[in-house]
Amino acid sequence: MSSGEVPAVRAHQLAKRYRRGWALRGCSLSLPQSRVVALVGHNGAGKSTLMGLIAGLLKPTEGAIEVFGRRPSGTGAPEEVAYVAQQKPLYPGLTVSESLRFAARMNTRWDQGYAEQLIRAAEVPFEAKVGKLSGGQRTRVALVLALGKRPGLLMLDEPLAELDPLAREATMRTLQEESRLHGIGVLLSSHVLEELETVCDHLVLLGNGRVRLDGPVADLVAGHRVLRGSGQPPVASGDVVDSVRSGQEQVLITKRSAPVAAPGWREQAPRLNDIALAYMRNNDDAEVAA
Ligand SMILES: Nc1ncnc2c1ncn2[C@@H]1O[C@H](COP(=O)(O)OP(=O)(O)OP(=O)(O)O)[C@@H](O)[C@H]1O
Repeated sequence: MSSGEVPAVRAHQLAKRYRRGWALRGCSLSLPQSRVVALVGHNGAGKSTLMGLIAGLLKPTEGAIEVFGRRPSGTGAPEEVAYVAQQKPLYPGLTVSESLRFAARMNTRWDQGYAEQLIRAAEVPFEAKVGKLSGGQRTRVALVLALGKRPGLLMLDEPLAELDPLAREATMRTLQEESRLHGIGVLLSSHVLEELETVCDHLVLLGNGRVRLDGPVADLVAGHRVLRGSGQPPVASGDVVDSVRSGQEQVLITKRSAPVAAPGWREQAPRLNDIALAYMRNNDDAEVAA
């Protein structure tokens, strides 16, 4: 993020409590504009709650949140934010064409030509009733309705779950191109970590309602190492994020950028997947920022 640029999202000590308890606590983060941000964490970690707060559909119990420098109203998404929730908000009785026309009436930023182009690319029939489409086709339509708004920030809550592998690849490519060509920010929650790795510039990892990791992917990868070996680990225990056995060896994910070069231990750069899994397995309350 260039200095002086307003972040797409800035949260300070954000917290949300439902009747049964806290879903988010002490959540402070800053998401850059025009980047693809992965939002990951175990089931119930608070991802959908964070998206609901950003979209202005939920009100914070504590703390503050700003989206493009303004507080969400609490009555609906700001115009520059498009949000595709897990339960895709579509009208089953409308055809695909009618859904596009309805979206055009509701959004001043709507781009009909672009929306039609995306529907054709997804090979979804314009005259089909939305309620008769397959789950994956409905996902494609929901994505088009969001992208057609030409949003500044597009939030997608587990958009890949119902898509076949080809549709997943096409969707990820569209999101990446949108971000690169039109400067839109994308916040994408998913449990499919391998797929996020190829498209995301920035990672936010939630655990038990807290921010465990928040930073550019390149910094997170550069700030961790994978060590494989046996015997006494050659790093301070406080630097070990996670340790698992693999056959005769121990595999450590460590918070280190410098090489260790210890006899009996090999090391390699981690993949984003390794880092995210390590923090998810070792789910204590400490907050770590890149
Ligand atoms: N409307 C609600 N009322 C009460 N509790 C809720 C509500 N929505 C979420 N919660 C609780 O808040 C916590 C966080 O839920 P949230 O849906 O934000 O997690 P998530 O990370 O999106 O999970 P998943 O990966 O399973 O979709 C969970 O304990 C959940 O049970």
